Amino acid sequence: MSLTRLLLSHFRNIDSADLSLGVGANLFCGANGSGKTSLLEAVHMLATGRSFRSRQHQSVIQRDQEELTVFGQLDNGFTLGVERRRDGTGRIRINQASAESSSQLASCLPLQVINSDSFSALDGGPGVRRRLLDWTVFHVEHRYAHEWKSYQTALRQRNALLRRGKIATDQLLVWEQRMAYSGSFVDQWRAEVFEELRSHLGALIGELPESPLAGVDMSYRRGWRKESQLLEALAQSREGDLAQGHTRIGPHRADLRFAVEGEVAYNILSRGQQKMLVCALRTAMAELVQQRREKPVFLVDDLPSELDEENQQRFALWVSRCASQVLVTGIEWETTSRPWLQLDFPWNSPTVFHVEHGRISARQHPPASKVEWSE
Ligand SMILES: Nc1ncnc2c1ncn2[C@@H]1O[C@H](COP(=O)(O)OP(=O)(O)OP(=O)(O)O)[C@@H](O)[C@H]1O
Repeated sequence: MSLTRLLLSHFRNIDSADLSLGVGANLFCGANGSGKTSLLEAVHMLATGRSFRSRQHQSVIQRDQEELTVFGQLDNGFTLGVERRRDGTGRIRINQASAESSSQLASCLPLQVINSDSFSALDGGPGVRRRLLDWTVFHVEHRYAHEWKSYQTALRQRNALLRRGKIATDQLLVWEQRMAYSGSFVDQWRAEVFEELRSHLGALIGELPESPLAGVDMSYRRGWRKESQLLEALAQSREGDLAQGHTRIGPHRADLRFAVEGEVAYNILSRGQQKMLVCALRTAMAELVQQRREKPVFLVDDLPSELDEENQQRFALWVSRCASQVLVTGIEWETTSRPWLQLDFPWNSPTVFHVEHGRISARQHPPASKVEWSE
């Protein structure tokens, strides 16, 4: 899947833009504060209904404007549109028709993001890693979204009862049964996808020459004790849950753990090695989705500030194998383009845009020599 056209209005400092995107690499170069990350953020909103920088739509809408719009056309002819208004309302449209949920957008346009926030996967809370696994399961198992939503609804109801304090076991049992039903599907699909992900990750790490990452092992924690069924575990946990006012076990507490020879990976690996591990994991996720569904699109924000040249080159190669398209930002052309120019066609022939004060203009593919960007 790839984006052929992208239209924005009133998105942060981008007043309006109408861009024809290419297959392979699309490079967006410009000075600090010119609007490069905002452009990636707009694509993220198109594919998920939300920003990757802010939970509040208001901060994304251009100052002094009432609403933002993002519209995209895909290579399969689908059109996606997102509108967000300052009063908190908005609309999602797929092929001109209103869509009920943002997960419908996500299934039209599988998207992987690499930015400085992506690298909190190892040191962040379990939710960050769980969402990585869930992204993959969502795209390869079409029943996942339904069961996960159903589990979360039952969990919210159980937590509401727990917060009330003294309640009859029967009342809790209704929601526990629903949690156990949906939760065991969620866990089963996660466990299956995890095994595949682990094997893809191992193969990618194996491509890195003499890397300490070779010793990395990834494990899946399902969120409750191995030896018990979820329904039984919920019953056993009831008394403590009542005291705490929330459900302490279940698939909503699942996690991915990374270790190097028994030690927590975060304590052993250098910052650069951790970043490369995250890049390998996101590539593994994209490979799985490519195999089972279609090639995702990657958004990559300022790679040279995150990885050294050799690792940038390696990551660009990985992306070119599993993605249909990548939108890359960088300060200047030479360093931003270098990892892509060394790949095969069409990746070595990027579509190039210059970003300046929120204006985005297409450029001729500059020669590898020094390029003057100013108007
Ligand atoms: N709601 C808004 N309305 C107008 N401008 C905004 C809004 N939110 C942010 N900005 C401005 O938009 C500009 C673009 O920011 P963005 O993060 O996209 O830049 P960038 O090109 O990625 O910069 P860098 O290279 O420093 O990461 C910034 O100057 C920022 O202050």
